[in-house]
Amino acid sequence: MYILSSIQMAKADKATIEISGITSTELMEHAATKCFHWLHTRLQGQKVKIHVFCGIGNNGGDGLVIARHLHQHGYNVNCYVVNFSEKRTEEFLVNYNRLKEIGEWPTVINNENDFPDVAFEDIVIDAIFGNGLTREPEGFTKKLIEYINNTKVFTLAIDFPSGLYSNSSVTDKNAVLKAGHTLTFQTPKLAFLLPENKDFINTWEVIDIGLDADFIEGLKPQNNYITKNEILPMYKPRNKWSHKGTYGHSLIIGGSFGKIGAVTLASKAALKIGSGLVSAYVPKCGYNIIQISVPEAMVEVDNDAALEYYNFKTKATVIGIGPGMGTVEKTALGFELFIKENKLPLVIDADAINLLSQNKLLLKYLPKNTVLTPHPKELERLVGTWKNDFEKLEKITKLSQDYNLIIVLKGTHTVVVNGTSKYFNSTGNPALATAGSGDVLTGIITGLIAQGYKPVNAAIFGVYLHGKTADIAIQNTAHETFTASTILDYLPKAILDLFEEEVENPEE
Ligand SMILES: NC(=O)C1=CN([C@@H]2O[C@H](COP(=O)(O)OP(=O)(O)OC[C@H]3O[C@@H](n4cnc5c(N)ncnc54)[C@H](O)[C@@H]3O)[C@@H](O)[C@H]2O)[C@@H](O)CC1
Ligand SMILES: [K+]
Repeated sequence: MYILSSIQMAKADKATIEISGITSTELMEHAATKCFHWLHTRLQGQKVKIHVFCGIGNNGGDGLVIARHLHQHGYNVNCYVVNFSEKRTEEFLVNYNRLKEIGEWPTVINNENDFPDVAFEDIVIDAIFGNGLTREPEGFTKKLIEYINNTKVFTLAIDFPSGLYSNSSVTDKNAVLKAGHTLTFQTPKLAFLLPENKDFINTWEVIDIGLDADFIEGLKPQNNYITKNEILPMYKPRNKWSHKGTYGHSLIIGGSFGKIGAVTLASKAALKIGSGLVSAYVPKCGYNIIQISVPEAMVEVDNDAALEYYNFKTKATVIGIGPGMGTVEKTALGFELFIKENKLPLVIDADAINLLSQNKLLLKYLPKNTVLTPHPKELERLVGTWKNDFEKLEKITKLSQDYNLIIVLKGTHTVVVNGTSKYFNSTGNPALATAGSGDVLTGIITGLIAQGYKPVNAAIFGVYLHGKTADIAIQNTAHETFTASTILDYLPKAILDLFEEEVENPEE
């Protein structure tokens, strides 16, 4: 699914109106009616007090449509116009009149004295600002946003939590509405996926308003939101005549005294995702551990307690390197020689990323499409600090472009960056915040590349499946009891889920 910016959304709105012949007012009626149905399905006529705060633009227009439908369905609705400007849009005015025609006069809010009483148990619909936000809310509008936030009332934001921009950072955090749930039009918005906006965005969902798909395709959006729809076509079914050689040989390099478990997990993951063969290359102290705990894997050893020589004989298809590796001097020196000589596809994680950060001259030796899987701290060591999440994304893009790398920045909505293209993941939950979770991801991505998945697809697919295991598991287990090994246990279900039909949404 594409992620569109404000400018792209406005273009798509305009193009759809031109191409389909639908009027702007009809498009608004359609979009806002879907929002009404969302609420109506959940409230089923309950007499809870609903406050609809409308701006004077088209986001406000949506609010007026919702208020009209609520009124006509007998809800206890209060509608307000937040009068921050006289420049009402045509669609706003049409719907203002329609609301008046059914005997419902919105209350105009001109200053703080006009703020209505809002109780914790009420519901607020936020239709103050949407896609048209150009500067931070100020004056009584900002005060109103603060006032609503302070009530801690459940707030349903229409399109955007008011005050949030689609593609740039919030400058005044007090001037943004903290939405309980957001119904956003047509596509997810980049701002919803970034950790810096965690206070404003809780849950959200996309309301399909039928904007012209070909036109959107023609915009060539660079940001993508990865759901099952995007993942399924990547899946490579197995051929009847295939054999284990068809599915490649993954070599996992890593481990040090006390950290052999990381390689164990990565090796198990490479096997479990379907790599034909898996070998581990570890310090001698890890030999018995891996042989006993992963009988399917082959093991080669380096020196005693930490890697030093990297002189393995395994003829691998792809190498996953870094889990539990440590950064002691001899490991670092050997790593430098290894990177300078290696020609095989690489997945680089954990301490191997830290070693690259200590010696950035090595970046230019990495084969094209090498996958790096940093968490934010490892990324910071590599690219330095950032002012905000948008700058962070720019820095990752530059790193990816400068060295032809695929960067997997781990976190809520893990993002895979391949040059200017970004793929934000939709699966996963806090159960994955557990030791060894990253080692398993490294093994999964390595094992997918071994099977012939393009590195960028292996990264996107692997991240999706990794997150999906936790989403499935959490239906029957607690976040706390989920461990890295549980990811492996649920991998089969995560793969099978790709082929399960989605249950139809009753509101559609
Ligand atoms: N045909 C369409 O264009 C559709 C638009 N829709 C709605 O229209 C919204 C966009 O509407 P608009 O473009 O009218 O913009 P908004 O309604 O988001 O904003 C209203 C106006 O406020 C002004 N403004 C921006 N920031 C301000 C600030 N900080 N303080 C004071 N004034 C400020 C701007 O001039 C802007 O035009 C979408 O978010 C969506 O809710 C939907 O109804 C779907 C169809
Ligand atoms: K809004």
